[in-house]
Order: sequence, then structure tokens, then C-alpha cells
Amino acid sequence: MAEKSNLPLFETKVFKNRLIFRLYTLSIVISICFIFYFRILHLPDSKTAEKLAWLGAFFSELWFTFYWFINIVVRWNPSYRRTFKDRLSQRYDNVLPGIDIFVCTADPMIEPPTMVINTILSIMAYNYPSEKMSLYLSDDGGSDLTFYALLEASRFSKEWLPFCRNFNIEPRSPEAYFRKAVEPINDSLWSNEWSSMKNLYEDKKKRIESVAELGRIPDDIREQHKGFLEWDTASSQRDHQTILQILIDGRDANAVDNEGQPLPTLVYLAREKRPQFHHHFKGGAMNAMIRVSSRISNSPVILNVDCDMYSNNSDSVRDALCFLMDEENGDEIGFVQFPQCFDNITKNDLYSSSLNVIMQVEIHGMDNNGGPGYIGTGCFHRRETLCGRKYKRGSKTESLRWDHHLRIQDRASVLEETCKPLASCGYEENTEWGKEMGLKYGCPVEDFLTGFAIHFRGWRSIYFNPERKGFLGVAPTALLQSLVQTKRWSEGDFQIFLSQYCPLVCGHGNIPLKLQLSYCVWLLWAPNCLASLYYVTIPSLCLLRGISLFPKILSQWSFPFIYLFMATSAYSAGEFIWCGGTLRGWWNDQRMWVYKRTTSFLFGFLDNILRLLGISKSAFVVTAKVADDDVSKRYEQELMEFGAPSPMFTILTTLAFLNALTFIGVLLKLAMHGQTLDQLAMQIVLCGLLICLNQPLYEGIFIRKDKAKMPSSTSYGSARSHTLQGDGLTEVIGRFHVATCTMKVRAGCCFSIGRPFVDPEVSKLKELMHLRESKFLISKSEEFSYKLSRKHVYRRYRSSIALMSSLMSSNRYISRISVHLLLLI
Ligand SMILES: O=c1ccn([C@@H]2O[C@H](COP(=O)(O)OP(=O)(O)O[C@H]3O[C@H](CO)[C@@H](O)[C@H](O)[C@H]3O)[C@@H](O)[C@H]2O)c(=O)[nH]1
Ligand SMILES: [Mn+2]
Repeated sequence: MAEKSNLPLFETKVFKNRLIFRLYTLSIVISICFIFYFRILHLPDSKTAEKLAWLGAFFSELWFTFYWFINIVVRWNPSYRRTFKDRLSQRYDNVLPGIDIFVCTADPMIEPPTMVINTILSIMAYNYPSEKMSLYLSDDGGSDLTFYALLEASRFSKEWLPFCRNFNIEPRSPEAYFRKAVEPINDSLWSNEWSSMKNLYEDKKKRIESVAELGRIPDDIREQHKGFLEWDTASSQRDHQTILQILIDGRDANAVDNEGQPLPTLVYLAREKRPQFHHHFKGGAMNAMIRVSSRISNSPVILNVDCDMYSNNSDSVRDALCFLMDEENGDEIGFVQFPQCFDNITKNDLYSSSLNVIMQVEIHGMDNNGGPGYIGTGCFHRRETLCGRKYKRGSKTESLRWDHHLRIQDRASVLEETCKPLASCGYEENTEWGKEMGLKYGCPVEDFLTGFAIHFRGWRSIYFNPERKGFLGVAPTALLQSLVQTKRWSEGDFQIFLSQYCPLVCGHGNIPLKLQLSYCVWLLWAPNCLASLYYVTIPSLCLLRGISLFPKILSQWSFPFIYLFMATSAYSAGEFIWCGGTLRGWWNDQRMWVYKRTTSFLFGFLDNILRLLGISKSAFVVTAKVADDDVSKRYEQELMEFGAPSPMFTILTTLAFLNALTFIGVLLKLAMHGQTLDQLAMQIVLCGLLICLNQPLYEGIFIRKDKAKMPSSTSYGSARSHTLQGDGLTEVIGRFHVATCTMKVRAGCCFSIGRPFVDPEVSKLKELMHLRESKFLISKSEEFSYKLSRKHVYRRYRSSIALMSSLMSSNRYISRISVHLLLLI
């Protein structure tokens, strides 16, 4: 039996007292103080517009300061972990616990079955006793194609597992392995096995893909397994009974691979779906798996991965157990989170989807502050934490030791029948599931909320980020995908902030203050849109009117501003490169932050407001994991993907034009009137920087001719009639229209310089104003406020068009842009 030993199973290194970092922080604090002093001292007391603009800048800066502060809290003392797997093996090898692995998939079109089974195979091949592993695939797409692919995977695993074991290969996803590995030619035995395995895999893959192309399962295949019969009674993807098939029963003596070694249990589950029941997206799928697995295998440890996150390191389970089974500190650890890393990042990471700084810096800091949040994939939980148990210091947690007497004896077919009710729609009614049990419902980032609740119940968590990454997934390969994904995150995160689970309120006394603040870095993504939108629009607009918002460049007051800008940029660039990025990548990252802050965060923010008003419910738009060849090619070339019209792009275009036009306008004005630059120089630089950042966007509008250029119809009108794949996004667009209209109507006026109006544009505006007649619903109260102030909008609209046209030309294009511009303000 396991002998006690004093040596811990893991080690933690905390980076403390980093002098340079602290000096940097201090210097920034000092410059911020100067900036606020400047703002207060020079508050204009005369004209309202000037004063308003000034106050706006002041409040934006206050916000940025607060946000910067919580970012520093997260970065203060990062910690790094190391495990000792040899000690784990020495002490516990025979009693290592069972582990249940949950993989979620939702749609066979955007999450192709071959990708899903690669994830499954990589996990089946863990360097861990197979009889102790049970894999559950939850298929929210309820697709017989996915089922078929899983059936093929269960057969292929008989060859694949021994192959992985014998040659000790990594990664153990066949697709990734054969893509990355070079064919061995020196060793003939190895070489033969290698190529025959490769052919076997390619064969399987082709077979699955051809069935996918066919669109239905051919009869000869249907006869191979009783499971296909289930689809005779399933009427659609959203309306079917529970489908539960145990494809490999690990307890069965015949379930062995080609070398006679046991195979892990493999279960296919499509929980019941009925139109009248909400299915709660991934959270619902996870909860169904928690219940079903509790009857079949009931392992004390649960690993959860998304269907695109294949295992890249066959030792991850052992790594995680080093934390959970540590005699000294293991008891209080509720979950072990691995970073979310990606396999398809290009060199300069155009869409900044690698999340490098978050994964390499921020979450390490959060770890030391109390533990990382649960980010939904690559996470090992104790089953009891997911089931709502509280942690009490000193009380022993459930034993993780393996005990085969606890295994259920029922036959697989009996289990299938008895487990089905656990995944039925009605099961959760009047229970604590979705509230105190399992993953929480009602939030698009159910994972983060659930993780917070676990912290709240007294557990801590661990972030483990080994050199060889544990899991690799697929990052979005198009701009819109990335923005929509970020929108879901920012919306969900802000929803948590506004809920009863706001860390600042309910965390008080339950979790350390520094963890409360660390959570806020993400939970407050969405409200960043306000200050950011302000900073990318108002200083430019003020430029047009000659309003100065910053000190003269030659005065001593400019120094804190310049220093702050330089130092924070240098710091962030340094950090980015330290995380493995390139300078170009950092520049791309800056652009994406501006884009995300002005679109995704804005949408996320507005959606929360609409939700609070009872107008909208949150949805989960699944991120596509495949792209057609054209898109992939442009992604490889790091060419920004626009293509489809979207309100998000309209905002980006508007902002890009606003800044470009102001910049040109101001230069012309300066040239004509010969004013000095000094007073407005900082605003001009800001405007110029935004223009530089927007370079790919201008190219997309003016230069590029390919399919993915910015669509010329990117305007609100076009977005209205546009429907993108998946109802979630359409809904988002609809709601966005409503939201912008209302926002516009309610917003105060920034320009009010009565000038004659330009007629043709009025009809355009009228059209826009009739958006309420579009298919999207507007609540009564909104409609009311909208009608009320329509007059004001017209007035403001006319003056701004006039302003722009008088400044520029009567060019139609430019006036159209002004419409966008107005919509925004
Ligand atoms: O109704 C649904 C919707 C999604 N999923 C699955 O959830 C996972 C994540 O969805 P994806 O579209 O890939 O979202 P991402 O933005 O990539 O996901 C990140 O963000 C989510 C929260 O917004 C987390 O749940 C994920 O784990 C995390 O990887 C995928 O495996 C889906 O198949 C379901 O099972 N059912
Ligand atoms: Mn994903």
C-alpha cells in the first residue's frame, strides 16, 4: 500500500519582490497623479461642450486607472507550479483513482466528427490505466454521423492505443500526430508500422468524411450497431429522446485492444431535447454527463474538455493528480485548470486569439491570489466540488483511492436503460441542478460562474501550465468569429458581475480580496467599452472643433501623459514578447483590443442592459472550428477577414473613417489657417495612431479585391436584412439595431452647430429609424422613448451631416459615413 512520505507531490514558485516591476508600477502611479492634477486644475469653466468633453476624458481616465490597478493586482506575484509524477507513481500507482472524462460537441457541421474523434482518441491514449478511465461524449447535435464517427473511433482505438504505448508518441491525436511527425525511415520495423497506421487512419477518416458528404448513414453501416435504431424515432436535432450507447464497456473482459490490454469505457450520450424545454447549452450537457456518469463509473475526478481540445500531453492526468492527491495541500484543491492553448496560431497572431498574455501572465497571478477560474476546458475537478459540496478546513475530502468493489455490476444494456432518465428534460425540474448542483445555468460563461461558486464554497484551485502544453484547440480564424466569441465572454463575465455572484459583494469575507479583484479583470471587460469608445471618438471630434483635451506638447504637463503612454506600451510589448509573441504580433494585439473594446464589449455591455430590462436572453453561439479553403489560406497569410456584413464591422468602419477624416480635415485646416500644432498635437498623435492601427481595415475597404474585403454594403440597412448562420448571431444583430437606435435617441448631443442640412440623407435616416418595423421586437418602453425624441435626432443629425460635409466635400460616400458616425454618438 501507499507509504507515507514527506516529500510533496508538487512544488510552487512565487515570483516576489520584482524590483523593476514595482518601480514601473510606482512611476505609473506618479504620472497618473499628475494627470489627474492636471485635469482638475485645467477644468474649463466656460463653454459646455468643452467642459463636457473634458469631464468625459477625466472619467475615462479614472476608469482606465481603476482597470489598470486591478491588472497590476493580478500581475503582482505570479506563481508557477511543478509536479513530481515519479513520487505519485511510487506512492499510489496501484490505487490511482478512476477518472471520468467529458467531451462536449454541439454541431456536426461546425465541429466535424473527425475532429471530435481525434480529441477522443488522444484522451483514450492517456498514459493512465485504461480500466480506470471512462469517456463520455455529449452530442448536443444529436447526430448519427457523430455517433458513427465514435463507433469508428472505438474500433480504431484497438490499434491506436497499443501504437501510442509501444512507440511512446506525442501528441496522441492521430490527425495532429501525422501532421507534425516526420516519417521514420531509419528503423524499418517502426517505419512499417508507422505507415500502415497512417494508412489505417487516413482510411478511417476518409470513410467518415464520405458518409458525412452523403448526408446519411448507409444501410450496411446502420446494420453494424443497434445504436443507429435510436435515430428512427428521433424526429430532429432539437426534438428527440435520450440516446445513450455504451460503445466500449471497460468492465467487459472482451473489451481489449489488439495486445489484450483493457480499453477505457466509451459512452455516447445525446441528452433528451424537447422544444418546450431550455437545454442550457454546454452547462446542461455537462450536468447530464455528471448524472449519467455517476451511475456508470462514478469516478471521483472529472476532466472536461471541449471537442476541439485534443490532449497534447499524455501525462496530464498524472500531473493533475499530483495536486489533488498531495497529502499536505491536496485536500483543499477543488480543481486543476490547464491553460487554453491553440494549435492553429499564425506567427503574428492577427486576431490575437492565442490569449498568450492571459494564459502566461494573468492566470499565473490569479493562481497565487487564490486560484484560477474554471475556463471550461482542460480542467480536472473533484466530482464533489461540481456537485456543490463546501470545503471546510480540516475536514477530509472524499478519498481518491481506487476501489474496484465500488464498481457497478449491472450489464451495459441495463445501465443504458436505467441511465436514460437521468438525461431527460424533465429530470432537473424542481431540483438544485443548474443552481447549487453541477454547472450553473443562465450565463454564457457558465464555466467561469461555476468556478467562482466553487471558490466561494471555500475550495482553492490550481493553475498548471507545463512546458509541453496539456491541450491544444482551435482558435477562431476570422475576425467576426473572434469578435463574436469575445462578445459572448464579455457579456457572460459582466453578467456575473451584475449578478448576486459579484465577487466584490459576495466574495467579501469568503475569498481573499486579491482574488475578488483578480476576477474583476475579466468580469469588467464589457464596461471597458465606454471609456474606450470615448477615447477613440471624442478626442478626434474635438479636434475638428479645435477643442483641446490634452496639455500643450511643449508644456511640462505633457510629460506625464507621454511617459505613461510610452511606459505602458513598452511594458505591454515586453510582456507580449516574453510570452512568446512577436513585435508585429503585439501591434496586432493592440488593434484587436481596440476592436474588441469597441464592438464585442459594447455588444456584451448592451446585451446585459437589455437583459436587465427583460428584453433579451443570453444565447451561446458556438465557435466554428472549420473554415473553407479560401478563408484558411487568408488566415495563413494573415490577411484580415471581413467578407460578410455585420454591425460589428459597421462600427469599426465608422471609427476608422471618423479618425481618417478628422485627421485629414485637421491637417487641411491647419494648413489653411496656419494655426500652431502645439495645442492639439497630442490629439493629432492619438488620431494618427488609431489610423495606423486601422491599416488592414482601410486596405479591406479601398485596396483589396478578394472575397474577404470589407463589403461595400456595410451599413445598418444591409446588416438588417442580413442573416448569418446560427440564430444566435441574427438575434444579436437584431438586438443591436434596437440598442443602437435607443442609444442614439437617448444620448446627449455632442455637436449642435445649426447649419443647413443635406437633403438626400434624411431619407436614409428615415429608413434607419424604421428599423423598429423590422422583425425584431422592441419593448413598449423603448418604443416610447424612441418616438419621443425622434425630433431631436433629426436636428442633431442635420447639423452633424452639415458639419462633416462642410469640412470635407459633398461626396456621397463621406456623407454616408457621417450617418454611421452619428449613429454611434
Ligand atoms: O449548446 C451547446 C453549446 C456548446 N457546447 C460545447 O461547448 C464547447 C465550447 O464551445 P465553443 O463554441 O468552442 O466556445 P469557445 O468560445 O471556444 O469556448 C470557450 O468559452 C466557453 C464559455 O463561453 C467555455 O464553455 C468553453 O469551454 C471555452 O473553451 C464546445 O465543445 C461545444 O461543443 C455544447 O455542448 N452545447
Ligand atoms: Mn472552442
